[in-house]
Amino acid sequence: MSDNWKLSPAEVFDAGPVVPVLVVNEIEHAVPLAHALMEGGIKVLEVTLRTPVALDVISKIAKEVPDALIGAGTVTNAQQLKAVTDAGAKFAISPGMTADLLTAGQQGSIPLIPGVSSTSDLMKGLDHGYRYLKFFPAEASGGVKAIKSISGPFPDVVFCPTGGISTSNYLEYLALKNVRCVGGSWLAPDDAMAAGDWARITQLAKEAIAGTKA
Ligand SMILES: O=C(O)C(=O)C[C@H](O)[C@H](O)COP(=O)(O)O
Repeated sequence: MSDNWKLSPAEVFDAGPVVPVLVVNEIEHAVPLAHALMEGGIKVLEVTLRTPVALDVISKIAKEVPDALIGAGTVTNAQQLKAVTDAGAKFAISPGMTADLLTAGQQGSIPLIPGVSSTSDLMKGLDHGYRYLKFFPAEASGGVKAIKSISGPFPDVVFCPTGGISTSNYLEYLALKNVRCVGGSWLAPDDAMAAGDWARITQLAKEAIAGTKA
């Protein structure tokens, strides 16, 4: 990790076992969505840069829901890292890594969680000081078995897997010693978002958290 970071990536990973990967199309959804997830016991949120309003959503949640740990997802280059930092994101997650992004992350002020799906990328991340990584796309890249195997040669690397994770398999990932949290879009499905069905999102969050405690 970098000395410039205000928060450690460990603090992000420890903020909750499930990280909702959010695709927000309407700025008006930002605050009710954050409240719905928090009411369900989830305070760490990843708003992906997949929609035109994503930066505004991040900045609105940062200002109006200060208890949420708001982060940005789909951060794929240095310009985006700067933009999400300026918008108020407390951390940034990428589906992958480039040398440029890794360097920008070290120089930036918020923790960057780069994504890997191979041991070669993992080693590039380690060379730059990144030990907290996203494993993406988790299911398509070997899932639980792959992450378990990686813990052999790389026992100090900690993962947040995402991609293909759902209620049916998230606990298997969380049972791995090198997995601290898992991410997924299942916590805020597109249809519930479009309908503004915040009660359903609260319920999904509650169920996910309850599962981790059972
Ligand atoms: O947008 C990003 O930053 C990503 O890296 C990908 C997301 O984490 C996955 O797309 C979530 O996967 P699902 O839960 O299967 O929908």
